[in-house]
Amino acid sequence: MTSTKVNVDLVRERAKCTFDLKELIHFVDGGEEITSERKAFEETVLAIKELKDDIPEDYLSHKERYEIAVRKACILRELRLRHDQNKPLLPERPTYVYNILPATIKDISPFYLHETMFLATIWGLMNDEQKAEWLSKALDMKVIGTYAQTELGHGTFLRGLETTATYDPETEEFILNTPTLTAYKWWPGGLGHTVNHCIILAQLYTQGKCHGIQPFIVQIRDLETHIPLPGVHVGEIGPKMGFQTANNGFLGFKNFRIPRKNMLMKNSEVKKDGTYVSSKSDRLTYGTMVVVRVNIVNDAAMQLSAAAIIAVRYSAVRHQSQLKPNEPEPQILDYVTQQRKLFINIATGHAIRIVGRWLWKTMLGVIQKILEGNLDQLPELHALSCCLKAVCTQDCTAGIEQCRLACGGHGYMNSSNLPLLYSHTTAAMTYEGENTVLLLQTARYLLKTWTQILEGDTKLNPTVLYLLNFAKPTDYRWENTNQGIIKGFQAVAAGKIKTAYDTASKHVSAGKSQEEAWNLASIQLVEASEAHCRVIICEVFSNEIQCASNTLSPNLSKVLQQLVELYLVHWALEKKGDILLYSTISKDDIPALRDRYEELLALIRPNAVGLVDGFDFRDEVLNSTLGAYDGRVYERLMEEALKSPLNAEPVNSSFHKYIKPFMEKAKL
Ligand SMILES: CCCCCCCCCC/C=C\CCCC(=O)SCCNC(=O)CCNC(=O)[C@H](O)C(C)(C)COP(=O)(O)OP(=O)(O)OC[C@H]1O[C@@H](n2cnc3c(N)ncnc32)[C@H](O)[C@@H]1OP(=O)(O)O
Ligand SMILES: Cc1cc2nc3c(=O)[nH]c(=O)nc-3n(C[C@H](O)[C@H](O)[C@H](O)COP(=O)(O)OP(=O)(O)OC[C@H]3O[C@@H](n4cnc5c(N)ncnc54)[C@H](O)[C@@H]3O)c2cc1C
Repeated sequence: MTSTKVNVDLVRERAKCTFDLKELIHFVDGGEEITSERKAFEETVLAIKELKDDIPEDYLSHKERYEIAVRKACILRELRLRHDQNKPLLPERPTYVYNILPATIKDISPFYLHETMFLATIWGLMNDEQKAEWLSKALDMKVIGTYAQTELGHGTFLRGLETTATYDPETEEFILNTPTLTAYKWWPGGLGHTVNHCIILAQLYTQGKCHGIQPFIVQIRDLETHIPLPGVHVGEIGPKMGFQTANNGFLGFKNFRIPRKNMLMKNSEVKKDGTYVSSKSDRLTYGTMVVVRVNIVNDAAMQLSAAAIIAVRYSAVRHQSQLKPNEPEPQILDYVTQQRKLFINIATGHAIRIVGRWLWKTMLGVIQKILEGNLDQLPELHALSCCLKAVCTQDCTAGIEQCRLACGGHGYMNSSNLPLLYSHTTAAMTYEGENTVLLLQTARYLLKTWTQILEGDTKLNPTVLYLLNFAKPTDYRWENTNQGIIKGFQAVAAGKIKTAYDTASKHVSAGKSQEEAWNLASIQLVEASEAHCRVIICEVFSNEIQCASNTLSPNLSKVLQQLVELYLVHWALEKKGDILLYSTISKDDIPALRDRYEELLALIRPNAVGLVDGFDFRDEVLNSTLGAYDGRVYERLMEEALKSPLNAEPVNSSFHKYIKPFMEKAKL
């Protein structure tokens, strides 16, 4: 059954491609050198036979899956230690090494929280002395940790966390307690059975006063035996929609003592006598979350790109129905409705990757300033990371589902890998700040900016500067061009911010408190935040492709420009109600937008397969029966079906045990 031949449709599609594939791959990776480095890393990892599976995970038990994931995570960690030597913890650009996880562990690594939030918190929130004690131990896995913030009763509202850390000056220790069931830490990745240390976020009490939440590093298991230490109640929270191997756990403390020096003291401090010295800003405690939100934007782009590859290749191979009478069944990729489902996801994969890298670079700049003692840009970064994390995970989740639907019944198979991809991005809509809550954070910043504008202050941060153009009546006219559409989105964002502001003010004038007025206006606030975020994505995507065009070949540049335009026109049509309401477009301009959208689908069609090949995911990374490079879709589906343990015997014992007696009873 196995054949190395590539499906003829895919061969034909690839021959039609108008640009140089290698050039696109280098562009996606960020340069030829990075492509070579990535490929070499993939080669090394995928040559390790211990990372390969005999049986698909789906047929294993929860426990077996976890144990295999831990085994593989150890191999991968060792490789990374070698690979990442001398590399900064926060590299110049988001790292590609996690891309290999879908080819090895498949689901989430039980060490994921160690490698991300645990390390990042040590790096960001420990003072130099503490870092000297912990950082290399954590990097070398002499201690394994997680980030334990969320509790059973509180995830979003951090001020409401219940775990307490009470300072005892007699012994110079903090006493950790979980006062109620709802105070149990709940969700941290790796917490169940993997880690021996945690960063715990707890309410700090000293000299009889509460000083809000602070981070502590806490050992919870014996380093030799791995047995939970006395006073620690720890375990796993059970199966979820995805993340089966992440080992998310629960944790409670009973009068558990840790030394004073285990409070992370880069910003705030507790002196030996219990005196509390507060930090320059309470918000610095939340720093790790900003870094992770930025990283999530990049993860989401990777996951949507994988889904787009799978669905586009499958659509080139799959033939169904008839376009013209008496002609063979066409490739489903030729149906314009199918192109509508797919091409926007190719464009979105590029848009979000590009905006993710821009955001990463912006973040590094802000961190540098913070290290120099300047926190001025933190609110803007917080606002950006909140709305981009929310909108990008929302778009990617919707896009992956659209890709699944585009694959018809076969998209519903686990072996297509689309369900797993979906389970990852939909989780990201909740973790690291639930999306609605994060959009409301950005809305806070936008309303403050609007107030600033109304007070005549024109010194705005760069990403909200555009609002000045719409604060007063302007003479701008709608144009059916990229810049015209972006201006239209700016008008929508400004209009929505103004409307939300006016609504909240109206409620305050009617006697409501600020907080009540906020809640009453919150639907509009969320929409204003999303509209602002769309402006950022459109602007960054368009500008970055424009800049890159100076160095790219005309052929590639042309195709990427088509993707930018498709993205803009798609969203203009999706949001035409808003654009009609807030910009100067008239309903007579809409048909031209629709015509252009259809033209763009036709222009992109010949390059569709080339474009997804350009994301350059290896088959092992895609891990999909429908998306492999050779397009042997039906052969792979059958090969996978035959792996079902139920197919190992022609008659299952349940027939003799239940069905046969049941049938015989029915005969009587
Ligand atoms: C192919 C690739 C495969 C890759 C696979 C990837 C796999 C990924 C696996 C990863 C898995 C999981 C990781 C997830 C880990 C977690 O979820 S950790 C827990 C995260 N928890 C949260 O995010 C909690 C959300 N809540 C909050 O952040 C805050 O409490 C909230 C933002 C809601 C604000 O709370 P409030 O009480 O309303 O406000 P205050 O706290 O008082 O804030 C006052 C001001 O501070 C500003 N603020 C808030 N947060 C920040 C911040 N982080 N930075 C800067 N500023 C901040 C806030 O806006 C207020 O400002 P203002 O007063 O308006 O000026
Ligand atoms: C897969 C996964 C992995 C995770 N890993 C970790 C981890 O490693 N470490 C860790 O500490 N945590 C982790 N978490 C927890 C995660 O960070 C929280 O679940 C998340 O922050 C949301 O909090 P919550 O569950 O309390 O939701 P809630 O806040 O209870 O949200 C429920 C609903 O209430 C709404 N809501 C809440 N507050 C407001 C508001 N102010 N305004 C309007 N609406 C509101 C929300 O929009 C949502 O619709 C993980 C979660 C998941 C799903």
